[in-house]
Amino acid sequence: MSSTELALARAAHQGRRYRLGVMGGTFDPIHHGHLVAASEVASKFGLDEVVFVPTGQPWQKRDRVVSLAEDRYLMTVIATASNPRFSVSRVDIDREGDTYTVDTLTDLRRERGDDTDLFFITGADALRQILTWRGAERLFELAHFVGVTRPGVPLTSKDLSHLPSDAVTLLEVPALAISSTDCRDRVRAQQPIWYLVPDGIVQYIAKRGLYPVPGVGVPDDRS
Ligand SMILES: Nc1ncnc2c1ncn2[C@@H]1O[C@H](COP(=O)(O)OP(=O)(O)OP(=O)(O)O)[C@@H](O)[C@H]1O
Ligand SMILES: O=C(O)c1ccc[n+]([C@@H]2O[C@H](COP(=O)([O-])O)[C@@H](O)[C@H]2O)c1
Repeated sequence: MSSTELALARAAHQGRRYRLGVMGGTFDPIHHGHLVAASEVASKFGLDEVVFVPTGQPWQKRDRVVSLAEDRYLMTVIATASNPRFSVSRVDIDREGDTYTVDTLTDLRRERGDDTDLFFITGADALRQILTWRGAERLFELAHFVGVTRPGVPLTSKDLSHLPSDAVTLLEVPALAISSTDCRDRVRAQQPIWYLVPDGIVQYIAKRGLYPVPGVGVPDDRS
C-alpha cells in the first residue's frame, strides 16, 4: 500500500474527507519558497498530502524560454522526495497543449474521487492574476484557494474583495525572497544557489547543464 493509499484509508477510517493540497508551478527550478509555502499550508489546513504539479506549457510565460518539462518534473521529484506528505503529479505535463488549472483540478478530482477536498496553493503574485486564468469562474467550485504571502508582492484581504470570500484564504508564511528567475540568473552569472534550492537541485542543474550562459554555454564550475 502506498503512503497515499494508507493516508486515504486512515482518513476514511476516521470518517473524514481526505484533504489534498495542490501546488502548481513552472518550477524552473523548484526552490525553498515553494517548499515552505506547501509545508505551511499543509500544517495550517491539516492537509493529508500536498501534490506538486509542474506545468506542461505555461501559456502566460510564452515570452520566455522554459526548461523541458521532464527536467522540471525530475527536479520537483528530487526536491520533494524526503517529505512523506509530498508527492508529484504528471497530469499537466502529460496533457497536450497549454496548461490550465481548471484542467489540473478536474483531472485530480477524477483521479482522487469525491471523498477528497482540494486546496490549491498559490503565491500572492499568481493569486492577483487569477481572474485572467481560463475558466476562472469554475475554479472556485473545484477547490479552495490558499494564497500565500510573498516578499515584494503586497496583498491584503482588500485586494481579494473581488474573489468569492468563502473560496479563498490568505495565509502569511515565512518570507523567503527567492524566485526561480533569480536562481536562473544566478546560475548564468556563476553565482551560488546553495540554500536557495535543495542541494539535489544544485547538483541536477549542474549535471544537466541547465541555464547556460547565453552565447557561452555551460560554465565549468557551478559550485
Ligand atoms: N518565494 C515564494 N514565496 C511564496 N510563494 C511563492 C514563492 N515563489 C513562488 N511562489 C508561488 O509558487 C507558485 C509557482 O511559482 P513559479 O514556479 O512560477 O516560481 P517563481 O519563483 O514565481 O518563478 P519565476 O521567477 O520563473 O516566475 C506560484 O503560485 C508562485 O506565486
Ligand atoms: O489556468 C490558467 O489559465 C493559468 C494561468 C497561469 C497560471 N496558472 C497556474 O498557476 C500556477 C503557477 O503558475 P506559474 O506560471 O506562476 O508558475 C500553475 O499551476 C499554473 O498552471 C494557471
